[in-house]
Amino acid sequence: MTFDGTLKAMFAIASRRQAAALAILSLITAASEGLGFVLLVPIIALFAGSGPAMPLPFALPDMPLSAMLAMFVLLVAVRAVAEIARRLVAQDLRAGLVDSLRMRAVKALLGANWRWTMTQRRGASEALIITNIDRAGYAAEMATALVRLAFALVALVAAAMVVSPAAALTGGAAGGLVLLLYRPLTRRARALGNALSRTYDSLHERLGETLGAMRIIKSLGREGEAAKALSDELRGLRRAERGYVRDAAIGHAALQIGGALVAACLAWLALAWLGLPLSIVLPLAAIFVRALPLLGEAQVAMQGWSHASPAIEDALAMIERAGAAAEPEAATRAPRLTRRLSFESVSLTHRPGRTALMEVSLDIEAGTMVALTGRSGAGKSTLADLASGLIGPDAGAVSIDGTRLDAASRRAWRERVAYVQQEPLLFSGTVRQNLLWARPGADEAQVKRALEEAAAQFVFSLPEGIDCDLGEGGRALSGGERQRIALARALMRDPDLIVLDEATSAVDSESEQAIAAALHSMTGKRTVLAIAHRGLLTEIADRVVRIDRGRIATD
Ligand SMILES: Nc1ncnc2c1ncn2[C@@H]1O[C@H](COP(=O)(O)OP(=O)(O)OP(=O)(O)O)[C@@H](O)[C@H]1O
Repeated sequence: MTFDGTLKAMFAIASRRQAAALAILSLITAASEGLGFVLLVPIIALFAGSGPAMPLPFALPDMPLSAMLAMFVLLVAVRAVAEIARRLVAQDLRAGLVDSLRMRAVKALLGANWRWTMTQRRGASEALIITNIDRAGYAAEMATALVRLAFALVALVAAAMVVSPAAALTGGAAGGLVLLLYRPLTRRARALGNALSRTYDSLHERLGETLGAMRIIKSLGREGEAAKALSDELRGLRRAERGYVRDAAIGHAALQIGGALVAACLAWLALAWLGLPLSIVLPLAAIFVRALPLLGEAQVAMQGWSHASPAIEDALAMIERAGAAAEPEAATRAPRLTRRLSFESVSLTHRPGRTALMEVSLDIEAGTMVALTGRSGAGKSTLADLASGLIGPDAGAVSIDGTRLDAASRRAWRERVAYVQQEPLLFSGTVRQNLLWARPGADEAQVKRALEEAAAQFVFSLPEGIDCDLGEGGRALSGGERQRIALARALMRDPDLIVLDEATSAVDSESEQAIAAALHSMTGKRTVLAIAHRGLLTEIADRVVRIDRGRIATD
């Protein structure tokens, strides 16, 4: 995306009202300042006791000094008040942009189809949503600063034009030249900004991996290596940041030297060549002294924008990619499973050249329990994902009671499916909060019924019963207890189909028995599809289906 393109995209996301208010307030602050400088001419002329020697393009107001001074103070006050409002609007615009980008990114990720989601790197998504979008906020701040500075500089040049067109044109041209000379630096800042985005991605990825693998790291004694890997990432980050600071410092120094040169030329032009009187030279000098730091700020803002705006482009690109993979709206009515769930010659390939499922045909009677077995990589999870409507097949169809699922009905079907994975995922909070998360607004009786159905009655004897706080991720409980609460949460939706992905493979035998008994008692009421290599679930299942290299094994 080009500089203008990104700027336009940013203001397109920002509220129009805020962008217009920002422009108007920037104009007011700039114009009041410019007018203040012009007013200095008659004021200084009055002090000097004579009018300016050069004709001015405006008639000097015939006002007493007190009125002119009062007008000067009024202009400063208008500027000060407008500046307060401008800052607040700029802050709102920045916050609005960050929140809007973040929510668009989160919604786009949540709305994307599962197959696309599986191909995404978590670290990159995290880095984008947390860090890069904050950088987008900084870019917005720099852009609003650029708007303010552009207005202010134009107003100063306009004021200088009124005071002395020749000097203003020379000064303006010199200022423009200085900004032009900055272009290589802003291009470099942009490249550094892109590099910084990549570095944040990999830092997040590395950090996520390290925190998730603490147990393994400790047990293998790899703490030193894990710390070193992170430290290498940090070094890369600091290198990218340092490059930016170095360029900014060089830019600043160049501006100071360039400014001194321009000042010397202007002084020579005004005094030796044009022979301007003090009432002209002093306001011009004041304008110049004011313009120089503004140019400095413009340089910092340009560089900051170039450096941070790739974050906006990254965010917009990701939102677009996720948007292209968006699922359609769910069908208004979810299909009900009362007779059978069927796979009709279903094929699916995740990666070219490796077919996960090949023309699989299978009927699962409603109200029965089917155990899926097979070697690792055989295609069990893929079949379970198809059954739960998370993904659709490349060929063939999945149907519920004879009705084929399409993209819209698949999404609606998910409302009737509960999924329990191997590692129970509980949220911080109480048992009740965890269960209500699946079905907000459910009453106490429903919560208790789900806990009973999932053989999680042990909850009732916890110190505060269903209001017992589970701590982070339910750490206070054993794996088997956590799994039974996870099953109860799944049952809160009163599902037609329960999919268990090796849900009992890591729990103690008491919990396994309790869960198996719970599932068994659902016979006739709910359909259960359980991925299980061995153990009780395969024993109590009405039917065991073995998958072998993407096909149903016939033994
Ligand atoms: N997101 C994915 N991207 C690429 N390939 C995938 C993806 N998910 C699964 N596969 C591949 O599809 C095949 C079937 O995988 P699947 O996870 O369904 O097998 P599984 O029987 O559930 O294995 P496991 O018991 O190890 O979980 C495997 O070859 C696997 O590598």
